[in-house]
Amino acid sequence: MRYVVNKNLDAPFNIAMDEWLLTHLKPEAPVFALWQNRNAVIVGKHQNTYEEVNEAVVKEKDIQVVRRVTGGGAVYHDQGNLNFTFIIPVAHPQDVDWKKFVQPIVTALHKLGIPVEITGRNDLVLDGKKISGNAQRYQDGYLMHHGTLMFDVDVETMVRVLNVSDEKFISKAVKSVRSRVGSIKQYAPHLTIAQFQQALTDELSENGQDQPIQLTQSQLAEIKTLEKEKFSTWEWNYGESPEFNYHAHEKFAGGILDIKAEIEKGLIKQIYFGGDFLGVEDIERLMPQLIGVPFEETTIRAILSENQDKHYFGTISNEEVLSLIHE
Ligand SMILES: Nc1ncnc2c1ncn2[C@@H]1O[C@H](COP(=O)(O)OC(=O)CCCC[C@@H]2CCSS2)[C@@H](O)[C@H]1O
Repeated sequence: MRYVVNKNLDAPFNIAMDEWLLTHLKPEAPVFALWQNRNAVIVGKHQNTYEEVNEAVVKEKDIQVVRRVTGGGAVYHDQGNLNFTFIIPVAHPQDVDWKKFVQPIVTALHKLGIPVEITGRNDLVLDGKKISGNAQRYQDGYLMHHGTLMFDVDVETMVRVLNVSDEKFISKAVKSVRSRVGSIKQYAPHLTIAQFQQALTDELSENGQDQPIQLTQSQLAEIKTLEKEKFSTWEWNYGESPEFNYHAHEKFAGGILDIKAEIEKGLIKQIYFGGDFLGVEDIERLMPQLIGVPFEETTIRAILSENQDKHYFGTISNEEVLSLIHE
């Protein structure tokens, strides 16, 4: 199989690349790419980003957050994770069985002594633990199938950044299916991830006989444009979240605070503060200022600071209010 070389580590570029390969490459035979992201969470097309991603951990660890064009749940990538993409011409998408498309990966892993198995879901497992999540999209005669391979991922960060209190969100968005995850490196303790990538490339490209496809400067420029105009925008990554309701409740030293909000396109459509606290000015005056504002800590923080002298929340501090909006 021929392959596309992509050494870029930026998630918005790489996710743009997958979309571009699906819509523009139009290969006559299947093609693959192996690529990596630096720390990133990639959410599914129909997910609520706020419901899937812990914003505090995103900030702390400088994690990129990108919505992809395939369905399914949210996954964490770092440089211990390797992604694969197949672009496959398909005449009859209704006959598509994902297992068939993932088979070359499974065979290559088996040859490396890694006994992965295909599950009933879209996962590959090793000793019963998930090491690969997969998703696909069909468009105009081509199928893009992509998946992860957890070679040696920082699982602690993965668990933290994908951990959000579910009970605060009410939406019809697609939820992630949390699993116990494993690591491929256990079975290949002497391999670095670069060697693992090379071994897979050799295997899939018939021992290096199939040559790489070099994208031209103008093709790369098209991908850059897609990155800039879509995959690195707040409007796509957060704003495309299906509408949701948010409820949170907390007892602080200075009183009890309740928040209820309705969010559409990532913007606050309705917000209500209640509870039990002794505000100086009437909270009703603050609420309209938050309508139409992104449901984002930085923007809300700025509005609260501008209103600092009004003491709307009495002795509940702005930081406490914000902690209820984003953990
Ligand atoms: N990197 C990675 N690989 C495999 N599984 C993961 C990973 N990160 C997290 N998880 C686990 O999967 C669930 C979510 O599973 P869920 O089944 O909900 O979602 C997926 O698997 C989607 C896979 C998308 C693959 C694309 C390929 C290139 S860009 S992203 C999460 O809660 C964790 O338990």
